[in-house]
Amino acid sequence: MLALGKLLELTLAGHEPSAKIQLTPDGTRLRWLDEGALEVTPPAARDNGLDLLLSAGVHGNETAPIELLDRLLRGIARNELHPAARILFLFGNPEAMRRGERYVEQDLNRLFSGRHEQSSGFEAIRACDLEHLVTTFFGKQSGRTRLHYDLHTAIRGSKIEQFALYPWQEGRAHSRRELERLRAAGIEAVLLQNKSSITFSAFTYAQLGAEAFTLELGKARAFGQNELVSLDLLENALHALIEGREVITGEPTLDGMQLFAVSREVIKHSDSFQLHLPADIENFTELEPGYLLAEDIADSRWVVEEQGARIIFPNPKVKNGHRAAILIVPDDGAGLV
Ligand SMILES: O=C(O)CCC(=O)N[C@@H](CCC(=O)O)C(=O)O
Ligand SMILES: [Zn+2]
Repeated sequence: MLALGKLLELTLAGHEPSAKIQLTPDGTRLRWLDEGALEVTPPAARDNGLDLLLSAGVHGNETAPIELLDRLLRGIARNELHPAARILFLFGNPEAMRRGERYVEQDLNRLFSGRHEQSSGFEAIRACDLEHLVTTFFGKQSGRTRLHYDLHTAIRGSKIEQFALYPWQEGRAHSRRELERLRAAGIEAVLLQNKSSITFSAFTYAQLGAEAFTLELGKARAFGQNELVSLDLLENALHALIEGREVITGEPTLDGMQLFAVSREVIKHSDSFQLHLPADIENFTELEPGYLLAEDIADSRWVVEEQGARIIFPNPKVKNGHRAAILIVPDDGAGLV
């Protein structure tokens, strides 16, 4: 196998490869760009016009998606997978991956769309580098299709194991076709965002015009302990996407996919913040109207008012000013195009 196919090994070891460009026997070019960043270019005759950004390890302890990208890249480097798409593989936070931690100094996934400029330190520099890498990758060419999957696993268990978060931009509708594509890849639910955000997928969606999603693929575990996270459907779908073999037939069907909208984000304002939920509560647990969800400084209270409300990503340990949970409600998909 080509040495550049071992991007994960190189990244975990903190090594820069001596040869930055390598060609597979079928003419696919691998180019190392930076730590944890590798561009794949198919031979011109096979290029189908898709620019596919696959990222994982934005949170360093979310290893199942990192292992998935490693398998895909090795498949290409072994000449077993034959790309028709241009692909940028990114391991988001290499230092956090080496430490097996979510982040080193601050959450990288809260530093995009310029937010890194108001900050400093390790993750702020990396967010700036990642923005440059993906901006260059998508380039200025029109007529190409831009797609970004930012792969994650969640801190806690979930009543819906695999789900997506779909960013938002003023004047832009969410695509039914993209949701159908995700449904075929095993994604069971989608959270349609309704305001701008500072995550990686929100950056590529709103600033670079890509279709972009954060995909949550199960519970975060250490390297080698991901046998309970089944990524088979997603992996097969990515093979087809990479090789340009995706079959599109008939009218899009969401086939039982559950849609949700954000009702409210619970923001932690102070060290007095208290979240009144059991420590082992699962994502998508329903909460009854009237439930006292959280309390914070100056007697502020978060009480559930919404019918059919569910909770995701409850985390009272986030830094002050950050999202400590999201309250979501069912969505009928009327806004999809
Ligand atoms: O499990 C948790 O509490 C957090 C999981 C996680 O890291 N989720 C992403 C979602 C990003 C998005 O909103 O698109 C995050 O919080 O960064
Ligand atoms: Zn994550």
